[in-house]
Amino acid sequence: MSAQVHRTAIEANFDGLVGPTHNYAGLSFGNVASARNAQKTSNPRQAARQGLMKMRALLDLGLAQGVLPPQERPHLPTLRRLGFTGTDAQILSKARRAAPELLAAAASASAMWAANAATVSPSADTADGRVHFTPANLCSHLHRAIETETTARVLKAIFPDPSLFAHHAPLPATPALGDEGAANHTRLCSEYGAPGLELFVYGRGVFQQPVPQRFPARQTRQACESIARLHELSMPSTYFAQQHPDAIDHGVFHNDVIAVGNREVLLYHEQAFVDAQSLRSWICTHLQGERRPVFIEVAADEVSLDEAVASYLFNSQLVCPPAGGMHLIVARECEEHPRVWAAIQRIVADPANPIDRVHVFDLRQSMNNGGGPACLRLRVVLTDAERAAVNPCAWLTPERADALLAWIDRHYRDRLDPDDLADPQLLEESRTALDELTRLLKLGSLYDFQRTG
Ligand SMILES: N=C(N)NCCC[C@H](NC(=O)CCC(=O)O)C(=O)O
Repeated sequence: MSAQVHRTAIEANFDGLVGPTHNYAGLSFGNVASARNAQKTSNPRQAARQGLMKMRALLDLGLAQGVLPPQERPHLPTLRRLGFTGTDAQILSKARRAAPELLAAAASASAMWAANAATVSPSADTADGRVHFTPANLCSHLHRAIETETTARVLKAIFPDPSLFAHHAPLPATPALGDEGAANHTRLCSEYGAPGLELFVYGRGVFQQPVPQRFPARQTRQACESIARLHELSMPSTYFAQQHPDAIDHGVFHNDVIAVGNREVLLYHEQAFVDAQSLRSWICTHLQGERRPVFIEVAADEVSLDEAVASYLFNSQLVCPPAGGMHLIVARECEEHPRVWAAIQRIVADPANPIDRVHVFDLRQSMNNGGGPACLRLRVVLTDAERAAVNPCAWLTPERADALLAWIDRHYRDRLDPDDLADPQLLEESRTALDELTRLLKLGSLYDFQRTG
């Protein structure tokens, strides 16, 4: 790769469009928002609108913004695979009676949290000069594990050219290789297009101590190391850090709930990592290029772990709009927690870091399931040539955003209770909506229900 190509790389965000079955089923043990809001009434229309508003705002900032389609839910092939038989309506009704938790898993709109879709390594970091993708196996939860196959299909459709994009199979779906994708992966660099440092964060290793006591650690060190090998990363530029078990026990089920990196900046909580000092020294020694690393460590007495989890301060996005500066994209909950808001004001005012603006978004519907601004997006660094090779159907444009908004309003319900998941009418509505979406975004026959007739 030439230096010129490196200079022109951008970081694009691909956000998951919230699906029509967005609901609160309390499926994620260790995710305190999911548990707290279990069985409450959701508003899928508002959820999808809120996510789209964020995408639209980032587009308006001049950033490259993509959109990942929702998955087909309730997923009847999963229920059939679990032994439920009959017509679609019979399957839904039998699942509701015999195993409502399986129905809820098959109906979750969790693919919206695109940060868990895959781990992505930019071409500047990989030995073969291609962008590498490994879809996450998400094997810690059934409702998330069933996303992987379609996610892999979607990513291949969006990034099709094999001379530019390498797609790996998900890691074997077994606890020893639990992988939750980019939510546990951060890249630091001087320029997006220059070789960067890839930082993988795991919650447990097979022989690693200490481990969380209360909540599960979803990502393993072995999974991180396998992905680094698959992506042909240079080992001197790759680091594996252990997430602090106390953080996991406070509800930090992914590292992106307690740390966010962008370009040369690492914003993190004091209790994010087992050994932040070693990580910092390693970054200082290894980051190449003109920019020096900028660490913004937020102390526990400024923002506690509980406040971090309640506000999702560290699940903010850090973005570099083309007009300059670095902006922090935060959830409204940050504004509602005075100490968190004060910390943000301090960070934005501090000339020692490049963050100069904050944008607040209402993402309450997703937040109530533990998904903040950064959960909703998958970052992909792209050179000009790679960007030109992306399937145009994936890019958001102002016209497409308008069309999607109208599509949401046409098809989505404004209230949904977990009991409604067995309603055959909901299945029908979702299929009608997704069928229309594939035409609107020119996606072809993406969904199982379109393929099997
Ligand atoms: N941090 C990132 N990157 N993503 C957030 C994912 C939230 C998701 N919540 C859920 O799956 C809750 C679904 C429910 O309970 O209905 C999860 O726990 O995996």
